[in-house]
Amino acid sequence: MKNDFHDGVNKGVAPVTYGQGDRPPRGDYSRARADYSCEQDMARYTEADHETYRRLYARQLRQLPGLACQAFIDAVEQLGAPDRIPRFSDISARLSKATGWQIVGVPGLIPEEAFFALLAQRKFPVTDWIRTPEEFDYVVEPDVFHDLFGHVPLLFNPVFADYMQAYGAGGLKASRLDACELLARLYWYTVEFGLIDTPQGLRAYGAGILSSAGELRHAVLSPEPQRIAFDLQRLMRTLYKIDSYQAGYFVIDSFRQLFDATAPDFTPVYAAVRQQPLVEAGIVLDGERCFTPAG
Ligand SMILES: C[C@H](O)[C@H](O)[C@H]1CNc2nc(N)[nH]c(=O)c2N1
Ligand SMILES: N[C@@H](Cc1ccccc1)C(=O)O
Ligand SMILES: [Fe+2]
Repeated sequence: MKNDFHDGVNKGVAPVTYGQGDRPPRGDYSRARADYSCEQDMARYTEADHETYRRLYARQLRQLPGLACQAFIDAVEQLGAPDRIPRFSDISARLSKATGWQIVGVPGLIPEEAFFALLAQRKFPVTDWIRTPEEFDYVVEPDVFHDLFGHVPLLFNPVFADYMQAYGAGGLKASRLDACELLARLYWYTVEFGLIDTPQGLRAYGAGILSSAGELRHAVLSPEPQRIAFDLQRLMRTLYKIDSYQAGYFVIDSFRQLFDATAPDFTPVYAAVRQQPLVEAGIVLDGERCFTPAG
């Protein structure tokens, strides 16, 4: 099954070939500034675009109870009106009061260094275009719905917001240590496809799960995928596929655990990970703690 969030840039391709293989990037990068941010041009959205956003939002909102973590459910209304693509500056006005973050428009996927640099400044890059009605169930690259609905609500959570900034700062360090691929896996298995264990059972916090119609049920309820306890080094050597539902997920017990696990200097972590074999997604190694799907 295809997930509806596919981030070709995880293959570390150069900005000019973002997306699938050598497909040109979809956005209009000519309007981007040096830091890859661009103004959100509200006039460019058609009524069909607003209708697509309204339909995607309504479908996901209905699914959240029992599947999305409570911090996400509590914050999703901060996106504003559910029936039109919101103005990024309106959300930033609320977000900056909550955690000092703001969202900035970008034409689409941007190079890793630029991405890390924006996160380190508490600026979250939000793609400014939306998928076509034909792509309602699956879009190759992250669009405004994935970035807003998937990523922005948890930026209102102070601990998760601190983790996201630390991730950006860490990414800049990782770039200098040629460890971007290891950090990409950390992003993938936490920010994009992370699960959290709660007294009520497993819940989703990853944006790629929360913005996906099908993967939200798959990740939390299906008996198919493996779900193992968060382990930083194990996660950094676990491969992933970027255009299908995940075969394996990692489970944290709190955002605090995630922040604390990434506080130490990663230099020895990168060295240790590089000495261990890569693992296919969905494999459980001896002694690893597995989680059962939510009831
Ligand atoms: C850092 C990580 O590897 C990841 O692929 C980055 C790269 N560039 C990006 N660019 C945008 N606009 N949005 C993203 O989520 C990402 N992800
Ligand atoms: N603390 C890590 C960087 C990092 C922080 C948070 C998330 C990811 C990476 C280091 O110093 O290398
Ligand atoms: Fe994303």
